[in-house]
This record gives sequence, structure tokens and C-alpha cells, in this order.
Amino acid sequence: MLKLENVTKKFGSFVAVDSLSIEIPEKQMFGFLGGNGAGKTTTFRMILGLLDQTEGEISWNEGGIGYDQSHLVGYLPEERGLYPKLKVEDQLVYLAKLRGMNKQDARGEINYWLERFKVPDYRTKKVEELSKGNQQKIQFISAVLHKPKLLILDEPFTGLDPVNVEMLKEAVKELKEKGTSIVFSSHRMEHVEELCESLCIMHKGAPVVHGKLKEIKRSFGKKNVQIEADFDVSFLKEEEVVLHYKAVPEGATCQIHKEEDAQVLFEALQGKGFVRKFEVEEPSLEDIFIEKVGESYE
Ligand SMILES: Nc1ncnc2c1ncn2[C@@H]1O[C@H](COP(=O)(O)OP(=O)(O)OP(=O)(O)O)[C@@H](O)[C@H]1O
Repeated sequence: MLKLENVTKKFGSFVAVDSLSIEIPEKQMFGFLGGNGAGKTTTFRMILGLLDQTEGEISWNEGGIGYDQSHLVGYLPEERGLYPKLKVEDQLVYLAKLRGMNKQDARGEINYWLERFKVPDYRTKKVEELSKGNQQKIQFISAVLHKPKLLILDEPFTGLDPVNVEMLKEAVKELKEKGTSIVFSSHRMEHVEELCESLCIMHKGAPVVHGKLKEIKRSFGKKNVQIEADFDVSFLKEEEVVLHYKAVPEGATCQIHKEEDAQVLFEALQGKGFVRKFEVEEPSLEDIFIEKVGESYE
């Protein structure tokens, strides 16, 4: 388990991370959400020992964790940093050796990942010849080659097209199934919602929501009703049970307190025309974020 206890990072008098306490269970996927400057990258750098925390403790299975444990950890940094002039395979072998692998094992892993990411022809190309998205795939490979127990991914999906996002998601899910603990940051709530059992939403250096996704949603205590209809449903915003009304193409999303309140909306729609969809759902992470942090996000 990765454990952070009251971790604080100050740059001068500026508090970038404020008394952060979280536990990230082994073999799970944990999401760090937050807007620009929330403190995600700073937290990762402290976990990796690239920055010293001002206060607090960071441990992995009760022991230390840091730069000297690079065989244990894989890291995809936010500023992607490959050597542009080096050939892909040479570079990956070099980085794998730094993490304690021998050349032969490294080559086997490189072959596997280049094939898997459908870029085997890039083996002998210089990094600078690759598109940004493909460079990102190579950097991801460099983070996982040595089969780390803890994988830290800073904005892994940013800059990738939808096909490559899916490819990377599948790879990440598979690594988790095989027992890797994965921590990743994202601005995109839907990625965290899809992939993570637990999460932490950071705002101005402090965790505003933290815990298991299911429990966070349950304890939020509100529901969404998705409505699609062939007529204008905007009259629903006047209903007392509607806490928040959002128009969407061909209908609306109404936030309500409890499931039973949906009945009021259902009855209000009767006789007005054809209702294509009427569905009560759990709140989205975005709803939770907006309520806890405000509309300033993104
Ligand atoms: N070396 C540094 N010196 C001074 N301030 C810093 C330093 N590194 C980070 N900060 C500040 O700490 C805050 C948190 O930055 P951090 O990079 O951790 O945010 P983030 O959540 O990763 O944001 P983003 O999503 O934009 O990458 C920011 O206000 C940033 O300006």
C-alpha cells in the first residue's frame, strides 16, 4: 500500500500541497483529479523522491520509496522527456538497463509493447521523427518495461486520439489485472470514472473528496434523471424537486434529491408527447466536483 500521511509541500510561503493524507491500496487503480495547479504533479514528484516534502510521511508497504527504488516504480512524467535524436529501441534499452534489466529481457519487452501499440516499424526511427502521440506511447513503454509494482502516470491520455486513448486504457487495465498498483492524474473525470476504484479530487493543494468511487457517489445523496423527448421539457425546471436543470440535445438532465422524486417528473411529462428516454442515474463525478469545488474547473 502507498501511504501519504499529512504530506505538505511549500515553495517558499506558497503551499502547493496541503496536509494530504491518502492510502492507495495495492493492485488498484487510483485517480487524482484536479484543475491546473491543484498539486497533482507535485504530489507525484514527492512520491517518487524527486522533491522532498516539507512535512509528512510517504511510504510503500511500510518501507521507503524514492529515486533509489526506480526498479519498483514506473513513471510517465507530464513533461514527456525522451531524447529526440536517439533511436526508439536504443533509447528504451538504455532506460530499461537503468532500471536493472538486462539487454535481452529488455528487447523481449520492447518487442511485445511495440507490437501491442501497433508501432513495430518505429523501432529504428529517431524519436523526433515520431508524432507527439506516438512519442507518448514510447514513453509509456519506457515506464512499464521493467514491470514496476507501482506505476505513476501523469496525464497519460492527454494529446492522444480516441483510438490511442482506448489502446492505452486497455494496456493500463491489463497491468492492473496482473497486479500493478496504478496512480494516474487527469483533468478528465470520465477517465477516472471508468478506470478507478478510488480517487482523490484535489483543489488548491488540498483533497476535497477522497475515497472509493462507489461510496463517494452514494454519499453524495443526489440522483440525475436523463430525459429525452420529442417536445420541449424546459417546464421541468420549475418543478420543486428539481435541484439543478441542464438542457441537453433532445432533452434535459434534472438533478433531484432522491429516487422517489423522479415520479413527480414522470407524472409531469404525461400527456405532453413522446418520451424516448427516462432514466434515473447516479450522479457523475463532474456533478460532485462542481458542488464541492465550484464551477471554476476547466
Ligand atoms: N518548483 C516550483 N516552484 C514554485 N512553485 C511551484 C513549483 N512546482 C509547482 N509549483 C506550484 O505548485 C502548484 C501546484 O502545481 P502542480 O504542478 O503540482 O499542479 P498540477 O495539479 O499538476 O497542475 P496541472 O494539471 O496544471 O499540471 C502550482 O501553483 C505551481 O505553480
